[in-house]
Amino acid sequence: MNSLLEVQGISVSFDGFRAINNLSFVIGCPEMRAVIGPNGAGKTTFMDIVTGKTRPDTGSVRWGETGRSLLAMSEAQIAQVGVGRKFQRPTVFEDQSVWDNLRVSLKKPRGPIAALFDRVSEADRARIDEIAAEIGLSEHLERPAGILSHGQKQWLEIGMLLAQDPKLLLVDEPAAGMTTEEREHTTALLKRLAQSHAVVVVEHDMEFVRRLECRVTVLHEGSVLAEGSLDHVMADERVIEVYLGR
Ligand SMILES: Nc1ncnc2c1ncn2[C@@H]1O[C@H](COP(=O)(O)OP(=O)(O)OP(=O)(O)O)[C@@H](O)[C@H]1O
Repeated sequence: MNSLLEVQGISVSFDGFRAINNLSFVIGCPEMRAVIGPNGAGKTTFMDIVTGKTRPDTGSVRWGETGRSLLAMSEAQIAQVGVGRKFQRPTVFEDQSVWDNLRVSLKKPRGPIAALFDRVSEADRARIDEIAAEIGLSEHLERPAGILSHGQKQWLEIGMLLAQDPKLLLVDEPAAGMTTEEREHTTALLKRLAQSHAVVVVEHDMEFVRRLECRVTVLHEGSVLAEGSLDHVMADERVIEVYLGR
């Protein structure tokens, strides 16, 4: 397994407050990784740096076999090379059908000329069907996204990410607000995706993290406090202290 993303020694301060402090993180492909840590640990800021929304003061963020620097790229370019992010709150187009939501998300050449000839090819239709089957929404393709359940909207959004053909998926609190059944569906979906992608799941719910059965990175005060299996990190005195000391 080769590393896909290599973050080395990044730090970032906001008004003198060091939100990320000499943080290093490596993920391969395929791989599933859970990132946990108390409120304010730096999880969101870390993802903001990987996606180019926030620029670190120091450190490097390297991508792929050639080790291209993501720091030299715009947010759009970073998305283009294969970094996809799903925020906690679903942001699907509520008035549009599930099918249309997936169609508009398909990775296409951009620009006015391309948009002018933006027809839906057979390959596009097949890809939409494939994604709908993957996320479990094949039966709902004609329905407006607005009437889907909370869980279904989250899966649709994961499908919209998949339509962009990402290599790395950053998924923020996927289990929040879900029923037990929806959680199980989400766990199974993420595990399947992690067979062919790098998947980083930021999650507070330890039971959900346990079910992912993956390596866990614990962040605290902007640094990696511990890394390993969930049982390994949860047995670490420093991790126990951080969680009990909340
Ligand atoms: N733009 C900003 N300006 C000032 N401070 C910021 C900014 N973004 C983040 N911070 C601070 O950096 C620290 C890390 O925040 P971050 O949101 O990354 O933590 P988190 O681990 O995602 O927390 P949570 O689990 O609550 O979402 C916090 O103390 C936060 O207040």
